[in-house]
Formats: sequence, C-alpha cells, structure tokens
Amino acid sequence: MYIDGKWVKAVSNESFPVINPANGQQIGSVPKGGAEDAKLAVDAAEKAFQTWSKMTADQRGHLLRRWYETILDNKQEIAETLVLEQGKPMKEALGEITYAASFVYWYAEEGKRVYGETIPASHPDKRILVLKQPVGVVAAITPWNFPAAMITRKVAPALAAGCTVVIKPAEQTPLTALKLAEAAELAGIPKGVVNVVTGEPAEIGDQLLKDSRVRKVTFTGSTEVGKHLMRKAADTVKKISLELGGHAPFIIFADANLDLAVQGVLQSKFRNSGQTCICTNRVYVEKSIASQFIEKLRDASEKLTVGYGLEPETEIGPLIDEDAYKKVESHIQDAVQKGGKIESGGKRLTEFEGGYFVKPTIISGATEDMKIMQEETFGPVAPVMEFEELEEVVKRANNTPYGLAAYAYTENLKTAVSIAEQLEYGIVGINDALPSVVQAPFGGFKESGIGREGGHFGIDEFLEIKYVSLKI
Ligand SMILES: NC(=O)c1ccc[n+]([C@@H]2O[C@H](COP(=O)([O-])OP(=O)(O)OC[C@H]3O[C@@H](n4cnc5c(N)ncnc54)[C@H](O)[C@@H]3O)[C@@H](O)[C@H]2O)c1
Ligand SMILES: O=C[C@H](O)CS(=O)(=O)O
Repeated sequence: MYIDGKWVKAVSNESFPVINPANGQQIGSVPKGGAEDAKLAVDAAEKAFQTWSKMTADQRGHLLRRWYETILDNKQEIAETLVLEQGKPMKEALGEITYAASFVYWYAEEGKRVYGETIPASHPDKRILVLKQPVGVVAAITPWNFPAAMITRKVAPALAAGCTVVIKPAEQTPLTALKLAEAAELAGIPKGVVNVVTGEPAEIGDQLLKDSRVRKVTFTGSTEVGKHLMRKAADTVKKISLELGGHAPFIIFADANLDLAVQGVLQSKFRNSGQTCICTNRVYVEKSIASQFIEKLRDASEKLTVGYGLEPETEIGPLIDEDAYKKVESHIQDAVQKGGKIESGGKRLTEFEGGYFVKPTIISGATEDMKIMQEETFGPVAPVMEFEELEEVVKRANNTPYGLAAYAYTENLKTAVSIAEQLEYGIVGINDALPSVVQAPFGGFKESGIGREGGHFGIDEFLEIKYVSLKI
C-alpha cells in the first residue's frame, strides 16, 4: 500500500493474492489492509490537505502534468500489469492507459479555470463574492474493469480542485492502482496527497465512510454497492458521486448504415469481453432488416479472436472470475429456455485452462421476460429483439431501472434527434458506439448513478461553493 508517501505493509501484516483471470495463476500479492490502515491513510490525506489545498492551481497543475508524463513514460509496464490482473487484450489496455492519462492532462489545466462569481448586492454597502473551494479529503472506491481509468477519472479532478485522496481499488486489480501511485511519486506529488489502501473492501469502506474527515465519496461499481455506500454516506452527510451499473439498449433503424451498425455492436458489446458499464446489453433491430442484420452480426462476431491478453492478435479476453462466468452462463441458459436461438457462440471455451473465456454470443428471438433483457450481463452476449415503431422501441428501451448509456443508428436526422431526446440515459451514442472522451460529462440517470465525471462537470464534484457577503 502507499500511505503518506511510504510503501507499507498492512497493520495486520497480512497479504492477499492477485490472480491472473486468464489462467487462475497467482501473479503477485498485496497487503490486506483494513480499518486501521484506512484510518492512517485519512490521517495522511488530512495532513497533506493543509498544504496541497493552499497551493496555486498552477502549482498543482504543473505536478499533475508531470504525473501525466510519468504515466505515459511507464505506459507499457502499466499496461502489461493491467493485462495480467484484469485480462483485457493488450491493445485495449494500452488504450485504457492513454484514456486514463488524458484525465490527468485535462485536469492539470481545468484546475486553473475554477472561476468564482460576483453577484450584484441589494444593498449599496454590500458586495457578494462567490468562491469555489476544495471539499477536502476524498475517498475513491474503484472497480476492476478499468483499473487505471476509473482511478484517474476521479483522482485527477480531485487533486486539481485542491483535494487529497484515499483510493480503495478493487481487490481483483490492485497492482495497476499501485503503479499509478508509483507514477505519482515519481512525478513529485507530495506525500499524503495520493494514498492507496488495498484489502478488505467492507472493512476499509466502513472506516472511510464513518470518518467525518472524509468529506466526499466517489464510487464506481455496481448499483448494489453504490446504494450501500449512499446509505453509509448519510451518517456524516458526505458529498457523493456514483458511477454505477448500466443496461444499454442498441437500437438499429431500417435506414441505418447496416455495416456501421454491425461494427458498432461489435465495439459496444465485446469491448473488454462485454465487461464495461456502457456495453450494449440489448439489441433492438427494426423488423424489416432483422434477418439481414443478424446474419451480418453473426458472421462478424465469429471472426473475433479469443485468447490471452498479451498475445497481439487477441480481441476477446477472459471474464474476471467464476462468478462472472456463472452469471453469463445463467443469462444464456435462461434465454434459450425462453425460446431464444443461439446464432453463434453460447459456450465456454474450455481450451483455456484455469480461465473463464466465453465465445462471443449472439442470441436471436429474445423476449423482454428474459434475465438478459433485465439484468446487467457484463459478458460477451448480445440478445437481439425486433421492433416496428420508434415510439414502441423508446418505451421498451426506457423500461429499466438503469440509465447510463444508449445507442441508436439511423441516417435520418429527425429520427436521431427525436430518439436522443426521448431516451432516459446520461450518455446517448447516435451512430457512435464509443462515446467516452475526457471532455464529456460521463454519468447516468436513475439507478446508474449520481454526478458526472469528465470535462468541467467533473471538477465541480470536488468543490464546495461559498459566498461572502461583504459589508463596506
Ligand atoms: N458507471 C460507470 O462509470 C462504471 C464504470 C465501471 C464499472 N461500473 C459498474 O461496476 C460493476 C462492476 O465492477 P465491480 O464488480 O468492481 O463492482 P463492485 O461494486 O463489486 O465493486 C466496486 C468497488 O467497490 C468495492 N466494494 C465492494 N463492496 C464494498 C463495500 N461493502 N464497501 C466498500 N467498498 C466495497 C470493491 O472492492 C471495488 O473496489 C458493474 O455493475 C459495472 O456496470 C460502472
Ligand atoms: O466501464 C466503465 C467505463 O467508464 C467505460 S469507458 O471506458 O469509460 O467507456
């Protein structure tokens, strides 16, 4: 763990293994931190906040820019670590590191644009000044599917705003988090500004959530855990940002460019083996082109190369663990039992010993009562349903507690605008299956989250607004 600028063991002196999901082999071990370690990290962050928050935005920006550079200087090593503990293909891992670094680069500058206001007073002898100030110590709890980007998407704006951070990375992918901390240390970010505590999620989380010195919780993960943390945060009225689960509909109209739509489904469905929060979970295709679409999608998905992440030709890696596989398997079995047809894939590839690899799977004849049409699959399975009218498909697409990302492919401008405005989702891709960029506000409606990450929206999450009434 990295606490107060020191590389330390857990107070318990215990550690836990880090497993390669491609073969089940142990690739390392990290300290098994708990409540006491979390308290020590908050101690360090609180102490560092006193100086870090008083630096100028230029000074913080300069150090963030150096962090950006040290991340990219070590890109290959960090990417290899990420592949070994998360499983994604190397090309995706390199892409993630670039994406992760882009948040550090962007917020190195954005911190200099935290503007206040003056407001015309109602009394001639008063002046009203609006200030924006850093919220304080931040707890950042992050998932395993993007072990680098989900950290910098939080930590970069937090540091730029003048906050200090305690990071609790996912127990499946702690090594990447520690590599980012190494890069921060190399960049000269002062001790205590960035802290990483690895170990028992619930014990560490409970400690961070009950400590009144932690003024902000920023969480990315499942909706279930997000709700739990939201309840805990209430005890000390912490500010909270939640980036939670998704269940993206992918809607294809008859006037769409079909080849682009097929490419879009491949990109949105099978990136990270379907383990992204904005992955397509449901495909709706207009009835008149359904059979042609399914044939094209089946042929294209069967060309995807499944393999080990470090092998350059690999496009589809393993699922993170057995539980993830069991969920995917249950969604496939349930769909078939309810009348779905396996057009391609549908099974675990047993030639990869010790890893849970599932062949990209297309299911036609899906129905709304299937588990896969209601629960987040988080795996490489695409159920396809037909629709006939825009109003009908909008109603079906919105019929979910989730509201993170949605996609629609059409060449008709009126259809594009109409559906973009009616979809109840925080992110809508129109003919675009890869919408995520640093400058855009990433986040969800409904049970997909609270708050936004990215762009100028992302730094507001780490600022308090104060007004000064000046009587002269
Ligand atoms: N909206 C987004 O930006 C976004 C991005 C990535 C992943 N996700 C979602 O995350 C989920 C997959 O990630 P996951 O399996 O890591 O999610 P998860 O909720 O199981 O774990 C996320 C983090 O929370 C921690 N955690 C678990 N229980 C905790 C507790 N009781 N107290 C404190 N911390 C606890 C975990 O250790 C991990 O660090 C999916 O639902 C996916 O959609 C959302
Ligand atoms: O899984 C969650 C990530 O936010 C996906 S993305 O890389 O930001 O598109």
